[in-house]
Amino acid sequence: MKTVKDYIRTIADFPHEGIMFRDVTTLFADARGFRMAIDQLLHPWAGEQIDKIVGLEARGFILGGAIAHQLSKGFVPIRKKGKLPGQTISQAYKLEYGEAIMEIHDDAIRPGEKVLIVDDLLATGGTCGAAIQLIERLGGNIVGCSFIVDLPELGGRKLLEGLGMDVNVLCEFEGA
Ligand SMILES: O=P(O)(O)OC[C@H]1O[C@H](OP(=O)(O)OP(=O)(O)O)[C@H](O)[C@@H]1O
Ligand SMILES: Nc1ncnc2[nH]cnc12
Repeated sequence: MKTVKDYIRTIADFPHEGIMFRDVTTLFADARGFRMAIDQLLHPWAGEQIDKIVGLEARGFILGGAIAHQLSKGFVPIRKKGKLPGQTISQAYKLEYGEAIMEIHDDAIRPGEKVLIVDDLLATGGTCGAAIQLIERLGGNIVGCSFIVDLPELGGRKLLEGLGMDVNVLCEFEGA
């Protein structure tokens, strides 16, 4: 039987030479693969209270929307700077070279709400680390972070677990 990992395509040298890009569009395009991924992203939290699903731009929106629908809960986007129309709070985080900024609407999560974070891929953990700070600044309680792919050599999982997060990954790939 095919696993989630079997549906993911690898494209060499995208977007830069030397990067093995883990392309989840082939997983999303397969009805069975997509459903399997959504079910497995949620599995550790079956039966737990979750109030909001937070998805990280961009592929986390696709996953977060499907999960929010499955749970009949609200979906909240965390976006790159300048994309959200309302009042936002911002959080800078480190990239390989330089810095980027993620934002969330300041009324998107109420204090005490239980939040699940979802994204397609965990690399350095910088993006999710910024999301954690934004959600906690709004008073949200993070129940966990769920990803399709982990790149263990980049250390994101260790970083998030060091922050006390429960981390669920569906598969791992070697290299960056
Ligand atoms: O753990 P990190 O090192 O922070 O990397 C993980 C992030 O990188 C990718 O998104 P990317 O920043 O390429 O943006 P995109 O989804 O908008 O293309 C991926 O979808 C994660 O969101
Ligand atoms: N190898 C990779 N494939 C897809 N997205 C990524 N984001 C960071 N590294 C990546």
